[in-house]
Amino acid sequence: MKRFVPMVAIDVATKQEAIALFDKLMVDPQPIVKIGMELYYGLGQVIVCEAKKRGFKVFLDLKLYDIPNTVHRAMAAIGRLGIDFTTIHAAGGSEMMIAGLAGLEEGAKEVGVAPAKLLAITQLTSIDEQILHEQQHVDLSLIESVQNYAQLAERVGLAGVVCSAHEIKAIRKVTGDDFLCVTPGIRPVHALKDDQKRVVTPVQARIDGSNAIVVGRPITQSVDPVAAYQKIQKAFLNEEEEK
Ligand SMILES: O=c1ccn([C@@H]2O[C@H](COP(=O)(O)O)[C@@H](O)[C@H]2O)c(=O)[nH]1
Repeated sequence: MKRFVPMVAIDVATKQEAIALFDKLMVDPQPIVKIGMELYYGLGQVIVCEAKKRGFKVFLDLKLYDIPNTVHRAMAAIGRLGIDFTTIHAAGGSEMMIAGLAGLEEGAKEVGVAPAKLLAITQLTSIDEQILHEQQHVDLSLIESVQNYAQLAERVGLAGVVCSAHEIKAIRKVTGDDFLCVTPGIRPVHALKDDQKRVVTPVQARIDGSNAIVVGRPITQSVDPVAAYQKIQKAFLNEEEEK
């Protein structure tokens, strides 16, 4: 199965902080950098250019969720950036995902680059069964809901989903072999509790069959982000078990 290098979530507020992390993370193998809402809303395209200039593959995680026409146009703009991965909420439905995928492909074609892999957000890793049932009033179990979104996303031609590694085995039962499971909510063994609810270690994510792990604070807030990244990368890609 295809495994990507870890995706490091560069969730910082300023260009200086982001560039300092990019410069530190120019190691071998170079991680994929994930640019999310905080950085992109604050700085825009310039930060994507800074990452690409340094040779990073870019995961632009903006989690689009709007009416199909708006998503189509926004995804065309994302497609023109020539990035490698991006996201859309499966909860927006198949018509919205189809529009997003078409927009992404059109934008990429306009500038002559390969379209990014489009991943559907299933249930955020900060959601647990209690939130799902008591606040969202969803009757399905969390696993069933994630499975349903994964099937929907595959049916409309998306490359994969974002989910917790806890759900990978259930997703693999209902999707094809090439369908990607990209998994945030990664926490090394001794991590403190935070907003993430469905957490998994890098080793367990590998065992469960994750195609790519997304890791933010355990790397970016570490006193030594490069050492933290390399330890997680080795654990995930099985070069050295996590201690
Ligand atoms: O379900 C999801 C979807 C996206 N994310 C993003 O991943 C990183 C995780 O960062 P940590 O600091 O390791 O918690 C963050 O950018 C989220 O926006 C997610 O966590 N869960």
